[in-house]
Amino acid sequence: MFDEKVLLITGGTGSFGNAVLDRFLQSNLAEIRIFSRDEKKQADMRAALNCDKVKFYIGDVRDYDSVHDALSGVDFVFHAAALKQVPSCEFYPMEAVKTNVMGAENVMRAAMNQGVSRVVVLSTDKAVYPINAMGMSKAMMEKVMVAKARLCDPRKTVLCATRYGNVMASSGSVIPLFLQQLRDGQALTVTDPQMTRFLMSLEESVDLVLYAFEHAKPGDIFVQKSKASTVGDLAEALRQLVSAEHEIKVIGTRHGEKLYESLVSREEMARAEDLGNYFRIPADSRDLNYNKYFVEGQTGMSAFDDYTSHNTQRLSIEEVKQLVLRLGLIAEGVHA
Ligand SMILES: O=c1ccn([C@@H]2O[C@H](COP(=O)(O)OP(=O)(O)O[C@H]3O[C@H](CO)[C@@H](O)[C@H](O)[C@H]3O)[C@@H](O)[C@H]2O)c(=O)[nH]1
Repeated sequence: MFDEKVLLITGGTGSFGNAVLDRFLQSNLAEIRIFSRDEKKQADMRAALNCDKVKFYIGDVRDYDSVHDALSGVDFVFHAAALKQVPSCEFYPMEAVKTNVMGAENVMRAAMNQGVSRVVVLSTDKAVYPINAMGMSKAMMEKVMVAKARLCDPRKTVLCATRYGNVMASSGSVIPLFLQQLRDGQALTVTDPQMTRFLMSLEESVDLVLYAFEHAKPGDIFVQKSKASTVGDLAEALRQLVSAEHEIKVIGTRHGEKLYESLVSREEMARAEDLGNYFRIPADSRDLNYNKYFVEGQTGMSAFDDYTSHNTQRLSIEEVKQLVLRLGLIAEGVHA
């Protein structure tokens, strides 16, 4: 499928872009384009990779022309560029709109105009019943994707999305923070010990995108079933892993945070297809005919429940320890 094709990754210098490169550098892709704003990160990546197959494009998804030009001759796009920190989007919501909504729209529109055959946009569990600006902007990105997918000729361009929960140890997230606190001999700052989050590895997030890429029909959203942990258990697991006795300090919920996340809403569960490890949420294919809309509405909604980090399979402390060990951060980061 990828033979001699050209793949472009927006936000390509981030952890997702790096994980995709790890997977694809040895593949038969003709070219991988990294599209991002930060020339320093691109320079570092270019030096580390030293690979002719990888080409670097400076640009900003907010700027249509820069995306349009970079997409010339591209077959596939993984759209990972985003503002993804909850607190910063909360304080600068219009910045989230510009990057996560309008930027994503630029990517999809340019892809359609340039005849890109498949585009996967990356979303988050925070887009389901969103309460913070980051989640709201990602929910709008999903809506834009579904609406645009209706307009596309699927023989030319297929647009789809993936939605996933917290990627363990991604930059700025809680696991590296707790490890730093352990290294510095500080108390572990737990917001709410009962708060739960889906935990998935970076590898799994790449698998999900590839699965969507291969199987999507226009407008589909793919979700990977994931296990979850409480934040209290996560802190305890890290403490045990380094045999530390640091205090656990409860600091309270931050701006825009939820007690638990939902990966699939009840309304989506009613029409989702269970694929074993994944759910496929098909686009609502009803048309803009409101009479028909009301005659053919969804029935039996009460038989379904949201798929949340509170009702999914709960990881034990032992299981969290095993997952964290697999990340390979403990030996290099923390001295017991
Ligand atoms: O000092 C801290 C910081 C965080 N947490 C908790 O740890 C969990 C995870 O927090 P964090 O790693 O900051 O992730 P989230 O705020 O849940 O958001 C992450 O997960 C999203 C997907 O759901 C991504 O889109 C975001 O980029 C990413 O930061 C949450 O329950 C926090 O309340 C603490 O207990 N103490």
